[in-house]
Amino acid sequence: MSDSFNDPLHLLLCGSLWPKSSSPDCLAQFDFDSGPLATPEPEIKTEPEPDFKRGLGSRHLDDHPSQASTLPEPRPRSVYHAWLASRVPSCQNGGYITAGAQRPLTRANLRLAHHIAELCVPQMIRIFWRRHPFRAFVMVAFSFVRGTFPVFKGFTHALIINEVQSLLSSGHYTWSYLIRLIGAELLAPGCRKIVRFVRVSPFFTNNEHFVQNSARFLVEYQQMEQRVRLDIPTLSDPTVRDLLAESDLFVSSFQGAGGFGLLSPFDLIRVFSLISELASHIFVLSTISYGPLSILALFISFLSAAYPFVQSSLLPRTYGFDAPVYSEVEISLTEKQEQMRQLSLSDTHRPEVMLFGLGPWILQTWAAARQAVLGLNSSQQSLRSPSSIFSHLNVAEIIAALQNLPFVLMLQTSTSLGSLALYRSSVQSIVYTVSTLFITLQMAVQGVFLMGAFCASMEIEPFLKPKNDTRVTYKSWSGGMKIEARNLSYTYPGCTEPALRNVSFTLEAGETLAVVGYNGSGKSTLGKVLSRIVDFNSGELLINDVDVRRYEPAELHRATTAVFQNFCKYNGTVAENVGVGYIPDLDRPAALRRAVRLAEGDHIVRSLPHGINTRLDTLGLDSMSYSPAGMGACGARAPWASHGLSGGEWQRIALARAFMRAHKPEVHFLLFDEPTSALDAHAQNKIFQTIDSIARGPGADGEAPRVKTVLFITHRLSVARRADKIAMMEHGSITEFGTHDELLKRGGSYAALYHASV
Ligand SMILES: Nc1ncnc2c1ncn2[C@@H]1O[C@H](COP(=O)(O)OP(=O)(O)OP(=O)(O)O)[C@@H](O)[C@H]1O
Repeated sequence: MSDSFNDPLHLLLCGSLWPKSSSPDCLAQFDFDSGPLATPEPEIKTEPEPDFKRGLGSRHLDDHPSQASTLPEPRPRSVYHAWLASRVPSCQNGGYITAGAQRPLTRANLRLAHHIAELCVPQMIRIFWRRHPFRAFVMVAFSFVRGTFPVFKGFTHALIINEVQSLLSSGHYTWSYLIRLIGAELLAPGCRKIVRFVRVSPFFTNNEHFVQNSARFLVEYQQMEQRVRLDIPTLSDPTVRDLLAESDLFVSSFQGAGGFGLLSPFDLIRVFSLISELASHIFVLSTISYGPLSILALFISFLSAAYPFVQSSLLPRTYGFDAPVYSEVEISLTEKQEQMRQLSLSDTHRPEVMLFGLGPWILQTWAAARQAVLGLNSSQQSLRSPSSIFSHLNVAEIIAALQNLPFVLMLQTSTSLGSLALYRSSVQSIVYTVSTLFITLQMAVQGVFLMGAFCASMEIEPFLKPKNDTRVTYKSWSGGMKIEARNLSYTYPGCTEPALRNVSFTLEAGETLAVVGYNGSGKSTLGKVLSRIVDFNSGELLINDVDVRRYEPAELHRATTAVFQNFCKYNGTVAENVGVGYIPDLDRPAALRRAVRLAEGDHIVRSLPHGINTRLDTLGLDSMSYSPAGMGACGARAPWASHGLSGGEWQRIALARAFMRAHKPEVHFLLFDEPTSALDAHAQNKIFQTIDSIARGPGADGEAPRVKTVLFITHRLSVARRADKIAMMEHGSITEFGTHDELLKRGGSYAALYHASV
């Protein structure tokens, strides 16, 4: 098996969004030691390689990518590579900017943003354009037109002033002057009314909302579609997690809830308005200013109007919400602040937060980290000296005085008063528009990187997905599923000690295997590897004599049912919690009732206020519900209020979920990880009888051959002895394997454990 399977990013960007020529041939280039992206590329020599052996926290300088700014020119191979390079800070201190942090406006970052935009924007536009071409056209065209409105306004003012000027200078009250003046005065508010009407007219606003909502829906749908495809090995890679976090920010920016320093893609439409506004102001200026004196006046006007913007951008930034996070210390502070924030918001942790009185500690730790990140520590606050304030005041006063100079200069020429007013408003508008454009573009650059993350994330292929050329369709065997493990080893990402070491065994179709052993010996990990939830690092796993990596995991999952040790508690009704075990039967009450009955859970359902439609409280704290809306009059429970279950009751719900599909002919493998740990001995026996009868097929008696393979992980050796074979696990290895009697006779660890337990 190729080591390329060890890296979820080996398939990045091999998909369809980009032209194939621009996609790296990830599979061909991949090499485990150096990573999939390690083909010599001058601009990104040592990008952070996803590596299951090292988590985010264990990245060191030696695997830190070289600075993008010091490695110029050749283009990144793909959007993903450009995004990755943008996360490398320009200072050489070994950190990474945290997911979502603002990239500084460096030359290297602009180049990377340009590259990402070049690849992503046409694709994004095509996606949106294809859906509603006419509506999108109207929206963009209106934005252009809207940009010219302020200039029309300026013209009407100039007309009025000119009329007054000529009236005063001529001294003649002629009817034509008067009518033109009144007409101009009426025209100005009329024009403004038309502009306002068009701006708020239902057609344009509805059209804009429609296009925006369609775009929102599309990106959210794509985000969810991709997320449900990704498997656990892929999601456990720190680089993938960062990529997805930035991709999520991009998606949330469509809702206008992106937070500081994040530009919604819809705001980019404003750029069109700003550009057309700028163009029309420049046009107006070009019609009225001529001659060397005018040019000097123009220069001074720009200087004085631009001074406040230049001044604010030159002032040192004391704190920045969107400042890039560079150093290891800052990264750990950011992580700490986020950890504490999550803890304060988490319902799952609420009981212990209350019980151990963690509130003040959470708040204190968060505040310390947050203040440090935001630069609010008193030591970092630098008060500007009075002399520097005075120097600023002086400059500001001089600049303000200079603003009058252009008027004096312009009055020396034969310019009319209206032109002068138009001239002044145009200069100020140009400066204001340019500064808005600059800020918008600055945010847009950050938006481009987030868009890059979104586009790159769309191309992530699930790690467990087989290569196309080796893929085979899962074929069922009539008597169950044959499982053969050969020297399987597995180490969790970020760990150094393997959880599985050279595990080998054969389970024939229709056999039952009990896996027993001490805590932490690797039993659950083996269950996850066999059910293709996680991969393995070395060795071979054959299912029905075929390498498991050649199967599509979804096909294997359709042939499997399971109760995992940490099974899910869904925030929904009993019916939903059971029905998710087999979605086609989710709305079939008979199937739900049958599964609940098999799990011996019918008495639980009967005791619930709304039977199978009772909403379950996933924390089991229903009596502590703090929501007043959950209580009806006199404290009666509202119909939708949730109900808590005991640990054993939840276990029956999880069993019922597995039983929803266990009897289906396409299911050949039943996996139960401590399915009855919270059940009493009597209930436990009944459940194992049920599992045994399901494994023999519908209507078969207790002696019929099994048609499903069963694996259960248990600490109850009285249950384990019923299995055809028993695997004793110690320190990640199977140290003893055989029947109960064989292992007892052997007198090893299993025998010792068994004697200790009975
Ligand atoms: N997600 C994980 N990340 C890192 N290490 C893990 C993870 N899950 C389990 N481990 C480690 O892998 C080893 C095996 O864990 P596993 O859950 O397979 O043990 P087990 O035999 O099922 O234990 P128990 O009997 O307590 O359920 C343990 O050392 C554990 O700490």
